Amino acid sequence: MITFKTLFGMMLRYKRSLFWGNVIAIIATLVSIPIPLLIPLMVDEVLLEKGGTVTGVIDQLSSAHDPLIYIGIVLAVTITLRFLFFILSVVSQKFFITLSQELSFTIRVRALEHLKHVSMSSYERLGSGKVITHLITDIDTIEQFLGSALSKLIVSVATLIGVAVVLIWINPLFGILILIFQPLIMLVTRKISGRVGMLKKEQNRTIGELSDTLTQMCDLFGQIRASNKEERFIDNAIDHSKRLRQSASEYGIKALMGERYSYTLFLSGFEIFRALGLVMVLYSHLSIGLMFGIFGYLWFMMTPVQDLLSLQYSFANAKNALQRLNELLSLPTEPTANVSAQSISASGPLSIHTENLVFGYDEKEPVLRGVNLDIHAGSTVAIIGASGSGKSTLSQLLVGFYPPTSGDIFYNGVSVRDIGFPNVRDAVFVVLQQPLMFNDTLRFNLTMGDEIRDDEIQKALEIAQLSEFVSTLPDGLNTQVGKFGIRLSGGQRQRLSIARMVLAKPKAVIFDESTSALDVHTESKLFEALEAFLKDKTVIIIAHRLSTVTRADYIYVLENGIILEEGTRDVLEAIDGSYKRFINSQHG
Ligand SMILES: Nc1ncnc2c1ncn2[C@@H]1O[C@H](COP(=O)(O)OP(=O)(O)OP(=O)(O)O)[C@@H](O)[C@H]1O
Repeated sequence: MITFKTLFGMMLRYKRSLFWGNVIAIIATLVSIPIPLLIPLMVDEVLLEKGGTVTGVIDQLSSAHDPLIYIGIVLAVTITLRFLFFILSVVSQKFFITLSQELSFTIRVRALEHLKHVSMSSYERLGSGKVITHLITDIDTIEQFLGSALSKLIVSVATLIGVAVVLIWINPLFGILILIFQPLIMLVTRKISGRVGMLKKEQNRTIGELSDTLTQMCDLFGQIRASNKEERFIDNAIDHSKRLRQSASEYGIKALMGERYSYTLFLSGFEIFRALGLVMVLYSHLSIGLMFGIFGYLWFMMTPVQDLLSLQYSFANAKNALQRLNELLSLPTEPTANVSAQSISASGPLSIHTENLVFGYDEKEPVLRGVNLDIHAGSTVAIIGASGSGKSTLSQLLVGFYPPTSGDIFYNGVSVRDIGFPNVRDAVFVVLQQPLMFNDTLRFNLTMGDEIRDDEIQKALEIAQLSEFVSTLPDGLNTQVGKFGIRLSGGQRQRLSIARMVLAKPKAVIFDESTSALDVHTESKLFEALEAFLKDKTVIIIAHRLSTVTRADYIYVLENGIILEEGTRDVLEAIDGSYKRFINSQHG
C-alpha cells in the first residue's frame, strides 16, 4: 500500500534536491516580493513629491534629483528583479520536476515489482487493461499532483506569507485579512474538490475498462474479422468510449466549475479588498501610492492563489488515483518458499505426487475435485479425459501457475507451498497446445532473453524438428515472428515451444496437447529425437491421440475433475471402462 505518508517518506530520500529546490524557490519568492510596491511608491515619492525611502536611497547614490532618473532606476531594478525571479524559479523547478519524475518512477517500479509476485488468478480477475491503466493513468495522476505540490506548494505559501507581511507593514488589518482569506476559500470549496476527485477516479476506471476492451479487440482482430463480427466489437468499443466521454466530460466540467468557483470567490474578496483600499484612502492615512501598492499585491497574489486552489483539486485526484493503484498493490501474491530451492533443483529426476488436490478458478465451482497422482521420478505418464474434464487445469497446477484450493502437490516429497512457485516453474516446463510468441525474433522466443550459445540453440532446433525450417529463412534466427507468432504455423509454434523447453532444461515436462498440430509422422520423429533428452526426465503427456498416449508407462483417466481409472495400458485395456472407450473412439 502507498499512502501520502509513504510518498512523503519517499520524498525525504531526495533530501538534497528537496533542500536546494526549496531554498532557491524561497529566494526567488523574496526577490519577487518588492516588485509590486516599487513603481506604485513612485506615485507618492515622485508624482506627489512627498519623497521617501526609495528616492532617499537613490539620492545617496546619485546627485541628480531628477524625477525621470528616479523612475528609470526603479524601473530598471523592477525588471532586473523580474528576470532574477525568472532564473531562480526555473532552477528550482528543475529540481522539482526531476524529483517528481523520480518519485513516479519509484512508484511504477514498486507496482511492477509487485506484479512479479502477483498470483495468476488475481491478475486474471483484474485484467490486463486495468493493470495497464493503473500503471500508466493512475501513476500519471499522482505524478501530476506531486509535480505541482513540490513546485507550487512552498512557493505559493511563501509568496502569500510574504505578501501578508508587506501588507501588515502597510496596514495590519489588510495583512491579517489576506492571511486568513485563502485558507477560508479552501475550506469552503473542500467538498467540491472531494467530489471532483471522485469523478477523476470514475474517469480513470472507465479508461481501464476501455483499455481492457481495446486490448482484447486488437489482440483478437483476426478472429473477429474471420467471424465477420467487426461491427459488434467496434460497437462495444464505441459504447465504452461513450462511457469515457460521459465520465471525462463530467469530470472536466465539474473540475473546471469547481476551480472557477473557488477563483470567483477569491476575485470577489479581491474586489472587496480594493474597495476597502479606496475607503481607507478616504478615511485613514493610507496614501494613494500605497493603495496602488496594495492593488499590485492583490494582483500579485493571483498566481499563488490559483496554484493553491488547483493543488487542492489535484490532491483530491491523486488521493483517488492512489486508492486505485493500491488495488493493484494489494493483489494477493504467490506463496513464498520455505525450504531452499535446492530441494528440487538437486540433480536427478523429479517425482510428482498430488494428494486430494482440489482447485477451482471460482472457489465455489471446483474444476479439480480431489485428484490423487503418484508419478515416479523419471517415468512417463499420460492423462486423458474428455474435453473440459480439467486436464489443462491440472497441468497448470503442476507447473505452479495457481495454488491449490485444498490438498497438496509434492515434488520429491516436498510440498509446493514450501518449494515456492517460481522454483517449481524452473523445474517443470509445460509445453502448451497453442503457445503464444513474443513479437520479436525467433532467437528471443527461444531464449526469452537469456544468453545461450548458437550451437545449443541449433541442437534444440534439431530435436524440435525445426532446424530445416530455420535454415530456409533468409534472416535465420533473427526472423521476426509477428505478434503472438502470427507468421508461424500452428505446428511451427508448437515445435518452437518444444525447442524453448529443451533450452530451459527442466526436470519434468508436461506436454499439454503440444503436438496436436503435427502429423503423426512428424510427431513420431519428434518424440524419437526427444528420447535422449527426456531419458532422465519425468514426463506427463496430455493428449487425445492414441499414438501419443501409448508412449506412457502409466495412464490416468480424468473425468469431471476426478481420476476415474488409472493403471498401465494392459490393465486399463482389460477393464471395460473409459480407457477402452477412448481406444475404440480412435479406431473409429
Ligand atoms: N483460466 C480459466 N479461468 C476460468 N475457468 C477456466 C479457466 N481455464 C479453464 N477453465 C474452466 O475449467 C474447466 C476445465 O478446463 P480445462 O481446460 O482444464 O479442461 P481440459 O480437460 O484441458 O479440456 P480440453 O481437452 O478441451 O483442453 C472448464 O470448464 C473451463 O471452462
